[in-house]
Amino acid sequence: MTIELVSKTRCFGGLQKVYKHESSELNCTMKFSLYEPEQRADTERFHVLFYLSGLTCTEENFIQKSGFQKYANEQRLMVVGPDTSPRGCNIPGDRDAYDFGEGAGFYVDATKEPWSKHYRMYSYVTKELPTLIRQNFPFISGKFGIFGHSMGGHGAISIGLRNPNLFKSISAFAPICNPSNSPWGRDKTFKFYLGEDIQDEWGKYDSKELVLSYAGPPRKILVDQGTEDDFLSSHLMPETLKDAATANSNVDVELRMQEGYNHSYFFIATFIEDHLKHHAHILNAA
Ligand SMILES: N[C@@H](CCC(=O)N[C@@H](CSC=O)C(=O)NCC(=O)O)C(=O)O
Repeated sequence: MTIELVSKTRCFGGLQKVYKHESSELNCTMKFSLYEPEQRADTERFHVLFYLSGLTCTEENFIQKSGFQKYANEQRLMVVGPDTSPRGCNIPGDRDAYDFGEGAGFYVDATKEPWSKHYRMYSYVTKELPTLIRQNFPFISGKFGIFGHSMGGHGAISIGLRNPNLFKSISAFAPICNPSNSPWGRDKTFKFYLGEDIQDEWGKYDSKELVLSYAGPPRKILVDQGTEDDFLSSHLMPETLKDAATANSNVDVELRMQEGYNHSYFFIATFIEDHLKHHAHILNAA
């Protein structure tokens, strides 16, 4: 797989890079960001953490607004941030709303036309991107970590739980915990990308349902949620995730309700250090 460097900027000792490549899963050109900590020895290799962004984001929002680079360098973590959907595919309706189509891939593999040829973010994040990172970067062989915000928090929890052999650590900021019952999933992305087969198709991507049914090795998921988040009760519903974890001793959800914080990157920047430490702790454990 060929990747092309788009930009390279020194930041907290390491390098914040952006790459582009032709994606075979998504059938379009995709960009992703990659932060490489300062190399302290020629042979140094790093654990890799995937960050999945929310609705309307590209690969740029997180690298410009969260301030994660300082902590990634301290924790010796390489951090990869894909774009949130295929781009430039010119599917009718893919640019009409902030929460559907471009910028709203929702980390699923669409099964319905006209979306199914391009909207395959689940396979992009679980197959194509890990392969590309393994082939091109100084990665410590083993498992990845995964985290994200809002739509990306839903992606991180659902992908992390479904792929325990690929992703060892999981955390989220303000995740959409029960997308089958959130307007963003129920009335838009799940409905049109996946169709009406709610039982079989929607459940595969619903974090609350996946926590309930999870039967793999024990997981500890860190979740931060602002109390002043406008989407909290209508779209995010973190209590559903907590209740599901109470019913399954294999999944420990540490839900931290953060007083006065909203849904923005100011909230993410405030707690980003804790998330990188959470991942470094789990990825470095034997
Ligand atoms: N109505 C807003 C909604 C967009 C929004 O809040 N996007 C969030 C993620 S929401 C869930 O996935 C985001 O991360 N925005 C990017 C940012 O840099 O803040 C709108 O104005 O579009």
